Amino acid sequence: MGSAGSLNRGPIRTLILGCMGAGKTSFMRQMVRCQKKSITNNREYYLYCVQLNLLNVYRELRNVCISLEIQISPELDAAFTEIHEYRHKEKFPQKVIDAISLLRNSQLFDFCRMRQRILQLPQNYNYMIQRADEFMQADYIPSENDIMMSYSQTCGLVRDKVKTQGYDFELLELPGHHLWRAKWAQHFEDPDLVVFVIDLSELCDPAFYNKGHLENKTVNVFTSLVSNALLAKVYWLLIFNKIDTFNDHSAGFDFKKLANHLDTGDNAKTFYRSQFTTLLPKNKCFAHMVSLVNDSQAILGDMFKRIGKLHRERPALA
Ligand SMILES: Nc1nc2c(ncn2[C@@H]2O[C@H](COP(=O)(O)OP(=O)(O)OP(=O)(O)O)[C@@H](O)[C@H]2O)c(=O)[nH]1
Ligand SMILES: [Mg+2]
Repeated sequence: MGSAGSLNRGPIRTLILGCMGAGKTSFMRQMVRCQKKSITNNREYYLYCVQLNLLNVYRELRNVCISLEIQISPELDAAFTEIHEYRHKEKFPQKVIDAISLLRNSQLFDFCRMRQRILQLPQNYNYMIQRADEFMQADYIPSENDIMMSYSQTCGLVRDKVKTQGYDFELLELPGHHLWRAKWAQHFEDPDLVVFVIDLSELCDPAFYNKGHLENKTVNVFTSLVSNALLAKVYWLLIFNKIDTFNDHSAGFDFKKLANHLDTGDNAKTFYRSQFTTLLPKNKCFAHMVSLVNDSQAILGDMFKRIGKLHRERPALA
């Protein structure tokens, strides 16, 4: 039995969906941290993943320099080649360390930023560059934050059980890759709650406009979920994520491309949120704007409490 007047409905079966890289795994990790106070007991297992994120920043930087027509000296070009051809082992050889240090200490990033404020580089590249020295040390073990800030694509179904804020959650994350999205519905195991994660920072990406690959993508994915009969009874938690990146990128961004009346980032966020919330009945939907890597556990814990309460108090559905 739950607390006075409430019903014990068993665990809250929670499906975590969203496009690739939106923050589904980050959400899972935050829930686990809420209960266990840490996201993993085996931080050393993430060494390769964190280092690969660093290598990828430098691999992509060369492409960014080329597309922005930034002059690359022969010495820096040789450093790019060194990193490009390196077959990743967890202990970086000195010549790779030297190549990364040389590129980091060059002015290439500054030159690129002078040409274009938002660079087409992997997520959280600033964080990766700032911590590069640590990542390359022989005895380095990733911190929780290093793991949270790194990206590796989820493959297959990821399940977890978490008890937090007095509620039991059974979590299932499905990957956001488009090949996987076509299979999502095969794995809808009568959920109570769908957490749909949306990357707000996409609003500041040119690919979101003028028939770019992000245009209408997330809204379309969501629209087809909402009309899926298998999800007719669920409650929805909409996580508008990466508010930190949005705030950083939105300064000076022209949101009139999104809708003619939008003159500030705040208006743009609200407008975008309404494109999702209007598709759902008001009493079945919670929307939160968060940073799943930066917000405090207090903010996130409060969010989990609210969804638990929602579940317990919802009327019994036929
Ligand atoms: N700056 C910032 N980065 C975030 C935030 N949330 C997630 N990220 C980063 O976004 C990237 C993708 O996050 P994931 O949680 O792995 O994304 P996912 O939705 O699970 O992606 P797939 O499993 O490929 O479908 C990672 O590099 C995270 O560090 C956020 O609030 N702010
Ligand atoms: Mg994932």
